[in-house]
Amino acid sequence: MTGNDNASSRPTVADGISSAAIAVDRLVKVYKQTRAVDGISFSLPRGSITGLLGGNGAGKTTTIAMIMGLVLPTSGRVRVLGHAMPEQSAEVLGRMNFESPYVDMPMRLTVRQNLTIFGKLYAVKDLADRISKLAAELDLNDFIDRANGKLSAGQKTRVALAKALINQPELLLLDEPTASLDPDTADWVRAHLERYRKDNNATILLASHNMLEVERLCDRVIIMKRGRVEDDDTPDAIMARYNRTTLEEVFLDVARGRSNGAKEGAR
Ligand SMILES: Nc1ncnc2c1ncn2[C@@H]1O[C@H](COP(=O)(O)OP(=O)(O)OP(=O)(O)O)[C@@H](O)[C@H]1O
Repeated sequence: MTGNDNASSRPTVADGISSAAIAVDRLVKVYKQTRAVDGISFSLPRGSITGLLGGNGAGKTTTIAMIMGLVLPTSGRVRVLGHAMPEQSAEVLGRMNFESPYVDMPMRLTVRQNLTIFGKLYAVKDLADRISKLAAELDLNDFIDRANGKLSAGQKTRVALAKALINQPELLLLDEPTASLDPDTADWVRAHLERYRKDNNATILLASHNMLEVERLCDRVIIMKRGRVEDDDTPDAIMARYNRTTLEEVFLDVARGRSNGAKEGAR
């Protein structure tokens, strides 16, 4: 083997970025006067589950929209599953999916019709089998032929989750996946997400205001404030750094500008 062969087979930083599920590099989004996202960088390994935290207007939804290729960055780069977004979105959109309880599915269509339409959009093979499997796993059978508009909030969330999993995505982006669910259903949804991640080595990025949810599910937390990354670490390391025992307390410290004092206190 020549020296050149050695050099070319050695992993580089660029390889690490291209093998990440999501790599965001100095990303900026400016809306007229608002710097919604102000130069953030992070890289999420495949199979990880990361919580994106921050107060209202911190830039979480804008970040997720740029990762999905729905919003064009003002500057910076986004790579998803090794492909540049939005330029190469056709290569990856079929391998990812998104769920938010704030995005409604057509209300007059039944659950089965909705799942069939989304399954066809993703060109899912053996779609009827896939829908049956999801209906069993997510307990949809009692209302699968009912119009979506006639479902309770909890039932709608389970249907939204089925829609998000219809193409067995490698990458799942979730915006408040358990908002407006009772504690029992929310817990059940979290357990399902954990199982899905484990069984499929899927990567999950989850924007949430529910700190207990993030503590339970996430192996990493990115805290945003005014469009910037304020902290990025494991939940335990972040709580230790702020000298706190819950992420809720850390969140309040960050929101109320007590981060520096708390960090100094922890040293
Ligand atoms: N289309 C838009 N046009 C103008 N400003 C926008 C637009 N979308 C978002 N913004 C602004 O960008 C900032 C970040 O908003 P974003 O929705 O990303 O925050 P967020 O962290 O998701 O907030 P929340 O927790 O309230 O959902 C806010 O100041 C918001 O008003």
